[in-house]
Amino acid sequence: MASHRKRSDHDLHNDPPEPIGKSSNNNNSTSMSSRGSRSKIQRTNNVISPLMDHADTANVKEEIDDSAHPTGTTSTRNTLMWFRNDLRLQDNKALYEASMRSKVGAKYLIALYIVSEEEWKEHDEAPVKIDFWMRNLVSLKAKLDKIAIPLVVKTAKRKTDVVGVVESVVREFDISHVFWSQELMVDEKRRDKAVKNALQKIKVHVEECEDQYIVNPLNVRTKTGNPYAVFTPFYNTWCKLVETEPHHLRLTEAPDANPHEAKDLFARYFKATIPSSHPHGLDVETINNLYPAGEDEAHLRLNAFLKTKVKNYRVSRNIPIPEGTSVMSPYLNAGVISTRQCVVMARAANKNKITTGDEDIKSWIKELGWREFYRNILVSFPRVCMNRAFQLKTEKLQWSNNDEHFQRWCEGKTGFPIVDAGMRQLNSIGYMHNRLRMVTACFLAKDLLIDWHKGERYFMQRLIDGDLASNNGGWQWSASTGTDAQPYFRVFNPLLQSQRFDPKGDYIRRWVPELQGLTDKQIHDPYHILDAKEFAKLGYPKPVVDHAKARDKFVNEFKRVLALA
Ligand SMILES: Cc1cc2nc3c(=O)[nH]c(=O)nc-3n(C[C@H](O)[C@H](O)[C@H](O)COP(=O)(O)OP(=O)(O)OC[C@H]3O[C@@H](n4cnc5c(N)ncnc54)[C@H](O)[C@@H]3O)c2cc1C
Repeated sequence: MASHRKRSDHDLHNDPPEPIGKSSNNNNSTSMSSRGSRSKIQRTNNVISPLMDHADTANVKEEIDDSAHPTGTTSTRNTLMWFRNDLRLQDNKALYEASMRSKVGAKYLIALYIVSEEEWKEHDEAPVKIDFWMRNLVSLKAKLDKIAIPLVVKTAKRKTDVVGVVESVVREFDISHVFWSQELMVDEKRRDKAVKNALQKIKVHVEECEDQYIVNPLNVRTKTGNPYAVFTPFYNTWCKLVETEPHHLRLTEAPDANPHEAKDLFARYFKATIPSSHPHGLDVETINNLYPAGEDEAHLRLNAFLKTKVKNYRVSRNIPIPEGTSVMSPYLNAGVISTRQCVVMARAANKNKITTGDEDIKSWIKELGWREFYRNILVSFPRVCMNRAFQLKTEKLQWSNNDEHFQRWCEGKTGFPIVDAGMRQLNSIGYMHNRLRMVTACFLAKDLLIDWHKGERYFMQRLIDGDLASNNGGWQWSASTGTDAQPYFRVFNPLLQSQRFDPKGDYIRRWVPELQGLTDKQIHDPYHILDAKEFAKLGYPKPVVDHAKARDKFVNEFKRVLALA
């Protein structure tokens, strides 16, 4: 861990606000009356929360070096880092900035995480994803413990309680500066605004760090200054910026340790057990083995992928079995690793290039580009966060309300083996291969003519890697209502998709045990290949619709809507 680091551009030039409330704070501000004029200041620890276990530490004094502070100002109050979906130490800008702040002008860095079940429920966060967050939180705590940074875990019973919870933590720990990583979704932005307003009223400084993308979408613009709504030109511009402006790929370091006495001062928090799991109804051992928690695990996975699997990525990425992709998405979406770290590592494996060199590595980086693209859409067209179609005219599509069809899709009982295999994979392990996400989503919207919002929600409630930007982008792409969407008349034929991407039927056999005994040929379309008696013995449902007729119905409906515009 580096002990002398430069402060970044994203800096704190303001004096910390004057301490509020407590007389102990006033003592501190008195002790700092000549703060700019000396290189050593005294820290009086009795400003730490009255709720601390160690009241007897009240008069502990320690000298710290203040010479590094560029403005020469100091504060003896504490700094708070509010973790949300950025559960990592490395390359976490907000944490880095908080650490810098803490180093130059504060006493201790304190970490906060808020368990907010009502909010999670409202956002359809999947229980298996919440469980993954909790497991990663435990891993994060272990890392923070090692560097004497206490992790305070609080609960907000209601969504609206979050403001009060942050405020009370700020008061309890005598915080002068709060840092967090800016979120992109409308609801979260509103929440953060409310928290910021409340904190500013009590003169607490808030720093929201941009860290949810590599290049700020507001800087990836067309020549006329508009946001991109099509992937390829977006990606070309994005690549140019990343290649020519090195700061986009600059990684930040993990925070420095708190002074060692923090271990005693905050002993209660180091000893505390925090939620380490969340009920999800799936097989716990399977889930824990498939997605082990922790920043180290994320890096092991990334390194292993870049050493081996990436070599054939352009081909294998479309084949669901054996798994040819990285399965980094759960880690990326929980913020256990950043997209920037993934691009930096992949780029390093490609002689520091992203647009030339190894085709497979380039292709993988391009997928991360899709992640960036959909974040750009969320920021530039926030209506997609609020259930609106990207192409507004498609909101006039008349969807079918066939609940039975929807239920069969959810349960993986449509009678289309490839679709059912995808849905059962999702229902069993909270993850579905990208090819299958496209096939199942297209099937719901175009074969069953069911509103894509219902599928989007179902995915979100089940996916361990659920992410509003990518999920919404993927669904709208599949339903032809979004950006860059596939044309409405392009309707995946499930049989052809099955034969092409699962030629031997291994994926179907893995997830649809009723069909395990069928030959490679029969398995894609048992209803039409087997005779009625043989088919009945399988205990597998008949196809829920006739694909050709369903396709025509969807295309005609789309044409009708286009004619209205
Ligand atoms: C209907 C639908 C819903 C989707 N929902 C989500 C979702 O909720 N969360 C999510 O992260 N991805 C979603 N995707 C995108 C994609 O399916 C997953 O990112 C991918 O399957 C994750 O597996 P991986 O990490 O092995 O991907 P890899 O192939 O190894 O790709 C590396 C990373 O690139 C990004 N990526 C890859 N493909 C896409 C894509 N099409 N769009 C955006 N980012 C991409 C992901 O972050 C992924 O982890 C969805 C796609 C569709 C069609």
